[in-house]
Amino acid sequence: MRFAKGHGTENDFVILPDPDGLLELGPATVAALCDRRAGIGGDGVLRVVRTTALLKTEALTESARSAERTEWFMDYRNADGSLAEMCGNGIRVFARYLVESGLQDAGTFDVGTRAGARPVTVEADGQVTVDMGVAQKLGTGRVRLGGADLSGERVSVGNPHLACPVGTPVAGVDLSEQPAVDPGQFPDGVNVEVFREVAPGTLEMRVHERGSGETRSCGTGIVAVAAAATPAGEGATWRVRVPGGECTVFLDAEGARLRGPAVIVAEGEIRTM
Ligand SMILES: N[C@@H](CCC[C@H](N)C(=O)O)C(=O)O
Repeated sequence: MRFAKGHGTENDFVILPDPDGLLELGPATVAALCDRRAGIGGDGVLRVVRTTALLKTEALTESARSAERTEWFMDYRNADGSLAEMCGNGIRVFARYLVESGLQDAGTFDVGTRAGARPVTVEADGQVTVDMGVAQKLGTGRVRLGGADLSGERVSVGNPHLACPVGTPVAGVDLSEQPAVDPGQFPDGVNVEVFREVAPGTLEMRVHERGSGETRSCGTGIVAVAAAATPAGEGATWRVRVPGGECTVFLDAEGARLRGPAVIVAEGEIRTM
C-alpha cells in the first residue's frame, strides 16, 4: 500500500491514497500506522478518498451535507483510531498532497470533511489558507489538568475544544496526563488548549488532543484559542505560536480563516500493518 507523510507546524500525518474507498481502516490499523516505534508514526491518518466512494459506506450528519458536493474527502482518524470531524492542520496537508500528486489544480477548491465542505487555497509559497467556518463559542467549561483546575471557553470548530487562558508561560503547564472533564459537558470528549497573549496580536498555545495526546500543533485548536481571545462581535487577526511553528487566524463576521504551512516530507510503501 502506498503512503505519504506530511505535517503542518509539526502536527504530523500518515496520508493514505484510497480514491475508490477500498481500504479497511479499523482503529487497530490506524493505531499501528501511527505508532512511532513499530509503525510510520503520526498524530493521525488522512485517508484521501473520493467523496462519492466515502458516501457508499458512511452517511454524513445534516450539518456536514455541504461536503457531499466535493470531489475529495479528508477521512481523518486520530492516532488511537477514533474519528474526528475536522483537522485544521490535516486539511492543509491534505490539500498540499492533492496538488503535489496531480489530483487537483493549485488555487482554491473545496475539501469534504465530517464538519462539511471547507474551501482551501494552496499558495505557491508553501502556505495554505482554509476557510474554517464560524468558531462557535459555547460558554465556560472546566478541566483538571496536571493537578490544576482550569476554566476556559468551550468552542466548536466542527470538533470540540476547551480553550483555557493561563497567566504564566504555556511551557510550564503539565500536559502529560489525560485531561479530566465532566462528560456531561463534553459527551464526545474534547481537545484542551492552554494559551496566553505574549504580545499584542500574538498568542502562544499548547494542546492536548482528543485521541492523540499532546501534539506540537492543532489547527482547529489554534482557531479555538483565537476565537476565545477575541471579544464577542469583534474581528481580529492573531498570530498563534505553537511548539511546532506558527499560524495566523483571521476572524471576521464571516468566520475564521487559518493560514499556515503544509509540507509533504516522504512517500513510500507499507509492507505490513
Ligand atoms: N490536529 C487536528 C485536530 C485533530 C482532531 C482532534 N484530535 C479531535 O479529535 O477533534 C487539527 O489540526 O485541528
